[in-house]
Amino acid sequence: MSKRVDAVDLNVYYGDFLAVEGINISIDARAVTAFIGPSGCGKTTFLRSLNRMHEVLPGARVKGELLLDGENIYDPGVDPVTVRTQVGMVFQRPNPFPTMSLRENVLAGYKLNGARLSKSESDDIVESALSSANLWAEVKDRLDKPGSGLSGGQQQRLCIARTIAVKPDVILMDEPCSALDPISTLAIEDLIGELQQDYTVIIVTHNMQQAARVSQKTAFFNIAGTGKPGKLIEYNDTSAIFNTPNEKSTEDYVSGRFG
Ligand SMILES: Nc1ncnc2c1ncn2[C@@H]1O[C@H](COP(=O)(O)OP(=O)(O)OP(=O)(O)O)[C@@H](O)[C@H]1O
Repeated sequence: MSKRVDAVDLNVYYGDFLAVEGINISIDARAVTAFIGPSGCGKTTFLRSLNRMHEVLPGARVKGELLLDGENIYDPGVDPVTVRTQVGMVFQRPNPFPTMSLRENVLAGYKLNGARLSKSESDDIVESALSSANLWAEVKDRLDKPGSGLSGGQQQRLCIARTIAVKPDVILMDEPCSALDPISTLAIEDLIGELQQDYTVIIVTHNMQQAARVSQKTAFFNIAGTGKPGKLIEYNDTSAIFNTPNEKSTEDYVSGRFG
């Protein structure tokens, strides 16, 4: 559990369009890394390349290497479905399976992989994942009710429980709080702080305070203009990015002068 992620000369394309260019980054295990930058600079595109979700779109592809503890997830012979189990993803809008019960939602990854679990194994996984997602106490008496019956913040924690149930090494989060109220946002931020003890967490956020609150490292991406590729401009300890950035564009962005 919890692996380092290295991108080596990574380019990410939509057909002929080069959306993200020349990314070299080494992301720590057992830490939270934030991706920040203005709209369209490729944060989500790069994030989705980290678990081979990007290539699900027709014509979408990557060039370069993406290493999980030194193993290239794009090597021929690597199964993308296995990669997506090792590198889980939580999306902007909570997306529990609406007709499935809470229990079935948490176990969805196992069902997808065709795993056969005994009742006691399932019970253990459900309790452990919901506890780790700080949701167990709130839902333990309604596990057979549908996932859609929860509040937005609870639904997002259910999605996090679903992601961690399959014991990934890395958790990707694409603006996981942008659809949530401030109280639910704080609950998710607290949870991110706890997840970092066991997982590599990578979060895209537009919220500077959130990046400063939850992450140890921050990567600032930028784009030179429409139609140009996004690039990684600066990557450092979060406190350095926010207080003593090396690049003028980083300073302009974190101080709210653009973006
Ligand atoms: N499905 C797609 N097909 C073609 N181009 C796309 C697709 N999705 C995104 N792009 C383009 O790739 C570039 C990077 O987009 P991306 O969504 O990764 O940026 P972002 O930094 O995450 O933006 P935001 O902060 O607004 O979410 C943009 O030029 C965008 O228009």
